[in-house]
Amino acid sequence: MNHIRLENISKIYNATNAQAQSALTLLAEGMNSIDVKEQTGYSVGLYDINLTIKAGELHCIMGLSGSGKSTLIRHINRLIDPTSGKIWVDTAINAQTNIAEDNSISARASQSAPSSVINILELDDKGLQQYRQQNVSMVFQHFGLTPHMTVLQNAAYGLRVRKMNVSERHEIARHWLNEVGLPNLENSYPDELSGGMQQRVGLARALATDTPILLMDEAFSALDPLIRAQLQDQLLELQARLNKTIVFITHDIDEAVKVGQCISILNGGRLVQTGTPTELRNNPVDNYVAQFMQARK
Ligand SMILES: Nc1ncnc2c1ncn2[C@@H]1O[C@H](COP(=O)(O)OP(=O)(O)OP(=O)(O)O)[C@@H](O)[C@H]1O
Repeated sequence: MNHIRLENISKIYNATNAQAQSALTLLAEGMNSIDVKEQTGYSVGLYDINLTIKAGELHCIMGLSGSGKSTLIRHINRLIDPTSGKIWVDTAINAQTNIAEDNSISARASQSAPSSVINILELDDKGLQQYRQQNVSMVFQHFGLTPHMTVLQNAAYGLRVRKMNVSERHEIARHWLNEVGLPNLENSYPDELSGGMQQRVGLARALATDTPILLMDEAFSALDPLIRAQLQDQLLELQARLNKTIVFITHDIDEAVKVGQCISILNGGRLVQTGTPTELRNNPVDNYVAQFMQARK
C-alpha cells in the first residue's frame, strides 16, 4: 500500500516560477545542477523527482552533501514548497496496522482519487496545520529540544500544541520516554543529557504524537558510533512494533543498509536509483551508486 508519492517534484531555490523556467529547461536538456547554477544563478534543490514510499516502509534517502536530501524530506511536511510537482499522501493510513480506511493511493491512477489521498500542496493553512499534527512528525539532526523545558515537557511538546490536557500529555510522554530507554530523567533539562540521550528525547517527542509518518533528517549523524549503533537498533526494534512509514536521511551507506528496507540515492538534485540494498549492490545504475555500495565497511 502506497503512503507518500512525489510526482515530478522540482525545487529551484530563490526563483519565482517564471524565473525557474530557464533552470528547468536546462535540467530537462540534461545539464547538471552545478552548471545550471553557473549559467542561471539559481540553485537546484531537486529536479523531477518521482518517488513512491510504501506504508510501513523504512525508506532511506542517501546522497552526498548538497544532493537534495534535506530539500526532499522537507517537502513531505511542507517546510519547503516545490517549484513544480505534486505530493500525494494517503491520510487514512494509521501507523500500527497500516490499514487505510479508504482505498489505497494506487487506486488513484486508474480512477478518481479516493478522498483520503490528497495533494498536500493544495491544503490551506488550516488543512496544513491539521495534516502536520495528524500525519507527520520529525526528528532533527541537532535534536531541536527546547532548553528551558524539562525532558518531560519536551517529550510532550507535540501534544501540547494539539492542546491535550497536561496530565494526559505527560502520561503519554512518560510512556514514550520509557520506550526509548529514558525512564527517571523526566525532570532533567536537555543540557544535562548526553547527545544520545537528547536524541532519545527527540525520538520520544516525535513518537508521542502518534503520527503514521516519521521524518528523520540525519537524526543519528551527530552521535558517537557506539551510541549511534544503539539508536539504530532501538529504531529497528520500535519500528518492528510500530510499523510507521519512516523517511530516514543519511549520508552513511552502512547506516542506510542497516536500517533501510528501501534506499533512494540522490545526485545533484536528481533521483538516481531506488531499490533494496541488495538491488543497489547487484545492479547499480551508474558509478555513483556503485561507489556508494562499494564504500561499505
Ligand atoms: N535555502 C536555500 N537557498 C538556496 N539554495 C539552497 C537552500 N537550501 C538548499 N540549497 C541548495 O540546494 C541543494 C540541495 O541542498 P540540500 O540541503 O537539500 O542537500 P543535502 O543533500 O541535504 O545536503 P547535506 O548533506 O549537506 O545536508 C544544494 O545545492 C544547496 O546549496
